[in-house]
Amino acid sequence: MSSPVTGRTSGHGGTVKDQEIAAEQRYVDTAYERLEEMRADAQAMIREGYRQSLAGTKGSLVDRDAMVHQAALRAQALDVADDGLVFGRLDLAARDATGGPGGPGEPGGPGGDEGDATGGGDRPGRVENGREVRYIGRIGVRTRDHDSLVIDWRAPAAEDFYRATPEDPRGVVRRRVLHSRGHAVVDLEDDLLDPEASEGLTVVGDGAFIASLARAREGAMRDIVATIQREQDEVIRAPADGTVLVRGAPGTGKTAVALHRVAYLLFRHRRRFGSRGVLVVGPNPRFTAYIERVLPSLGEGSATLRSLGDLVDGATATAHDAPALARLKGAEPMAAVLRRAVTDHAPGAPDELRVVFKGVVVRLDRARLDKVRAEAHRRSRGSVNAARGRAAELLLDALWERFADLGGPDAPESAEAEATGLWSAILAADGLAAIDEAESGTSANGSRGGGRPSGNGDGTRGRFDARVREQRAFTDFLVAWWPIRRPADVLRSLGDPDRLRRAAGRDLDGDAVRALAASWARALPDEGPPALTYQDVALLDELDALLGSPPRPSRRRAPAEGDPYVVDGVNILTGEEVADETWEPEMRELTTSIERVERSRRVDDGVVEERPEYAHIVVDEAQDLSPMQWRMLGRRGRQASWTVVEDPAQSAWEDLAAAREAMDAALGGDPPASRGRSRRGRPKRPAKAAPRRARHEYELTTNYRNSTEIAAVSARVLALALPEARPARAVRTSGIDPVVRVVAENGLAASARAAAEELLGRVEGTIGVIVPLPPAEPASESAGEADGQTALSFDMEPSAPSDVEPSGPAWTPAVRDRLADGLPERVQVLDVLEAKGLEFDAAVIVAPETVAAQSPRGLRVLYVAVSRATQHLTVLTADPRWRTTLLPG
Ligand SMILES: Nc1ncnc2c1ncn2[C@@H]1O[C@H](COP(=O)(O)OP(=O)(O)OP(=O)(O)O)[C@@H](O)[C@H]1O
Repeated sequence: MSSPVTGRTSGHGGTVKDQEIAAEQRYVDTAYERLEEMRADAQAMIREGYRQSLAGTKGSLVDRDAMVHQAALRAQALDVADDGLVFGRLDLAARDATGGPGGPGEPGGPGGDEGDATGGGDRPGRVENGREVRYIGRIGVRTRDHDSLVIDWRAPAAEDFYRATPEDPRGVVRRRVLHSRGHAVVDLEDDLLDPEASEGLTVVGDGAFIASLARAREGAMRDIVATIQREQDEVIRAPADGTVLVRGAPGTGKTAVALHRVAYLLFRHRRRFGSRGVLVVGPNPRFTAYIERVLPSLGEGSATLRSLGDLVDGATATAHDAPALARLKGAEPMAAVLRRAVTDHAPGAPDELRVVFKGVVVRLDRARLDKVRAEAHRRSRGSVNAARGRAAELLLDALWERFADLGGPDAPESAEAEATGLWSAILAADGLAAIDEAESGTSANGSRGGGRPSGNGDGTRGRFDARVREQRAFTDFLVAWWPIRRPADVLRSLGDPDRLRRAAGRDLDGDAVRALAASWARALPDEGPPALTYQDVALLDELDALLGSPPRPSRRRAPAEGDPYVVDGVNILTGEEVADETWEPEMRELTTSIERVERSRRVDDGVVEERPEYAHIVVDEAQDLSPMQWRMLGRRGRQASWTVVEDPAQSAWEDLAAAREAMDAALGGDPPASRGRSRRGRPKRPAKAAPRRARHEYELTTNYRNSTEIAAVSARVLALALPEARPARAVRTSGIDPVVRVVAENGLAASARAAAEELLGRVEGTIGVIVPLPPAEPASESAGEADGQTALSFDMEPSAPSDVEPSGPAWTPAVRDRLADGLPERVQVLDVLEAKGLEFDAAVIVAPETVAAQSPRGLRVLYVAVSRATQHLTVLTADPRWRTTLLPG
């Protein structure tokens, strides 16, 4: 922004600026008075809605609900606008002052597919000294006569406020930013964009924008609606379809811009995005807590904010995997491993099926059962849990085949009676209660569903099927052999190395199998709460997609008469509860324990939850997503448009190319749980994949967070981590030099504590103490080494002190807790991955040597850490070479 005239005495008391502030205050007061009236109108509408309900008709209740809902939304938006309602003013060149349609940025309500009275009016701004003047604010405000008092920042008429530059003034002569506290205007800052046309205009200001960047951070991100910059505005108002991909270095406003874009999309396309929902995904809960106030402060409370660790209902990540293990869990081949896992023999499933027909005992052994299971999976197009019915049919086919092999069809009809006795004996031997003979005899409806031919046509096959399906040994077997499984059950079962080895095929080597199995055995103990990692959550989601829910009943309906698969009012094939008139409480006695477990599971079963899909998904810190995490997101946005923000230079993920491929599939709408793989092992692109969606790419280039002094340090780390990358341009100089202190290895924690205490006296706002990751679990380290990647060494530029061993204490959560103990809340102690996306007034970076050496991407992780602070940066190291690495001279 330009450097305008400031602070001259006017001669009428106060400075020119004071007079300008007073004039603006009068206008702002008028806008607030009108806001108050609008509030009263909204409240009156709510009361009217309730009054209508007293009329008591059904129609009036519906009207009331709609009216009350609308009025409540409006009242909420008006409340949000109360703080800093008006923040901008544009004075347009005289030629636009006629106010006729067609002038640049003609004011209007929200465009797109939705009208909304808060758009700011369909009349132009008012005329002052022959120029059109537009006031820009958080929401649109009109007079009772529908003249525009304030234009909503998202309306087309507000665009010039953000886009006009001296090179391209777009008809704007002067742009004014009003800084307010509550209802009071406290400061102004002007930009003169077209000096030629500025006659009679006062220009004041003193760099308040830059000064505002240095304000103390309160621990929560704030909206930037008054100071959005042109390149940022282009992203915010980018097309609503396809994908908007935003790149930029730390502090360039990627997160802020993505959130303002959500507010913009919800305003301009409320019907489309409001009803089907917007999902904002961040790296961890600390981050979502940090940004959660921004959208409500813009009047948008409807977006769903989730971290990658809590996207799956019923599962919450509490830790990060060590890098080597994260790489294994996050890689695309894991999809094939999980697919094999869900098609494997379920844990505890019986190895043999025995039924009796016409006195002949028919058996299927493990080998035959495995064949049937493989066939059932091959033929089922839906999810595994839904395929129990098909499995039952294939079992009957296999049994019939065996029966035929045994010469069964030639056995005399009279043998059937003998069978009953034999059958009872078998049941007793298995410890199962006998079936109710009377019930079993009634249902000889041998024809199977789906229009399949019934056996050999003479009816014997039909009777065979009917009799077998009635047998408890068959139904009990089915329930145990093809259980309804939950994602966590399957992942827990992979804690068994033998089972995981079977599922691994050629996708994992022996060390990887051992490391992964150990990790899941730890994470999902048989007893006690799970301790899932971020990557585990994506795997649970993959499993959920594979297992799916059993077919859900749309309504309770009466069972088909004598349906043998209905046991105690529950269809055991589908899990469907059916109203069975003949059901007697005593029948409970016949329920086997397997069924009881089955049923109790069904009640709290995670798999029956619907996975929501969204109309728009925002992915922040996208550079860190693994392929498996992209698949998880892709399932939530098959029809969505996307905003993806990232900085590849900050990526902790090693195989960016594979992650890119997975991202493309997710954004392109490819069904991520695509069945099968091509011979080369890459996932098959389904024949009818959705067309590639339009992609709009943007780059943000100005660093609004770091002082130039801190930016210089982070640029040095960037040069080591990624020599070809360009740092962003920092715009604010603080005069505060970063500090690098060399301390004894065993004194790192104590020095960190002392540094935090010292900084408490220097900054008003937040302090982040950023420490290395906790040590890797032993099994995961061995996995890394097995892949030719030692967890503790990597390639580094010669100028970086690369040959040191990581130093200091093991940075466990307990060590961190001790470090934070007794310090005020504005001090946060967190590890380098938790610090992603956050910012602090002051940051203490502990043991850069350890951070850099902890993973193959360690230098990039360090780059993230050193770019968190706005004012003070203190680095504590046990290796003196880091001083010269980080500081010039
Ligand atoms: N136009 C602006 N006006 C005022 N403040 C801004 C502006 N743009 C960004 N900021 C501020 O700069 C800081 C950094 O923004 P943000 O966190 O969005 O950056 P980022 O690019 O997402 O960073 P990182 O990559 O480190 O996560 C925030 O405090 C934000 O409010």
